Amino acid sequence: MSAGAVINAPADSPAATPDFAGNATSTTFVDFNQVYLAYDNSDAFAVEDITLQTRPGEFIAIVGPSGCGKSTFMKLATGLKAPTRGTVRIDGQAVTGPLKIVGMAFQAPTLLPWRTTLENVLLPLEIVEPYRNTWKKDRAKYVERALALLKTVGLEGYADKYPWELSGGMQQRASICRALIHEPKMLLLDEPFGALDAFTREELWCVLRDLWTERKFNVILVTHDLREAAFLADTIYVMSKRPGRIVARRENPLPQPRDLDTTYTEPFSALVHELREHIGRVRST
Ligand SMILES: Nc1ncnc2c1ncn2[C@@H]1O[C@H](COP(=O)(O)OP(=O)(O)OP(=O)(O)O)[C@@H](O)[C@H]1O
Repeated sequence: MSAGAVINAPADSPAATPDFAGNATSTTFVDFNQVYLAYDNSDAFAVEDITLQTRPGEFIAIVGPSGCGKSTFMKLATGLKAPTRGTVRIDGQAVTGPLKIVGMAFQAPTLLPWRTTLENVLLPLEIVEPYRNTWKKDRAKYVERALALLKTVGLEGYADKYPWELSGGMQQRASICRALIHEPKMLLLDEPFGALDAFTREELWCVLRDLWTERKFNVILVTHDLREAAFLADTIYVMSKRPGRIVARRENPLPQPRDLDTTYTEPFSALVHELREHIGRVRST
């Protein structure tokens, strides 16, 4: 990271503190240390020298021009790709393969059309270890959990509907429930609201805000929408063009939780303008 471009220097990583049982608990959740990745052993790095740490329960957003390596960052954070150089640790553990403590949602909701909303939400528990081992025994408990989640996101009464009976926004709500059904410690969102109209998108910002405020999982949100990043995230990282580097880190000064009125305030506009200037700069260099 070039020091001159950093808006807020990363907070020093404080030492681990003991929990109530006297065990050391990590004060860092996501920990990237000088991470480089080249695909297919090529000489060209897709991302370069990525160093960042998040606090447990922090909501971060990553913004940057197309092709800068945002999805690559996600693959590294979930263990789908191993770094060519450097280390990735999540929740105090070195990442050596795909992580189970992660839920993911993408721009396309990718619900299976032959399954009802409830069956789609329950799918990860049917197929992913260790849940599938106790799936039959615990099914009633999981159905209850899925119905509670659907209610939280405003889909009460839609459990038995098929995806084609839901609007795009409703499908994305169901997809977020599916990502959270195994109560992951980390939620990764890759442009989750990119295909929705502006009103639905803002509604879903509030759905996500409420889920995160209640459950305080760790979130990495990749987005092209600077207002979305400013509305939701605690900290926003700006990436450069390929090879993707983190060129700026901005702590969001607006208190959480935010409501939509915040988006009409001067500090919110100032933050979005500041981010836009950074994006303009990385696009033109
Ligand atoms: N599987 C792959 N094999 C080879 N190169 C890849 C692969 N996936 C991504 N890349 C390259 O790595 C770079 C970063 O891609 P990535 O998808 O991470 O960017 P992104 O910021 O998520 O893009 P967008 O905003 O357009 O979705 C790009 O140059 C891309 O062509």
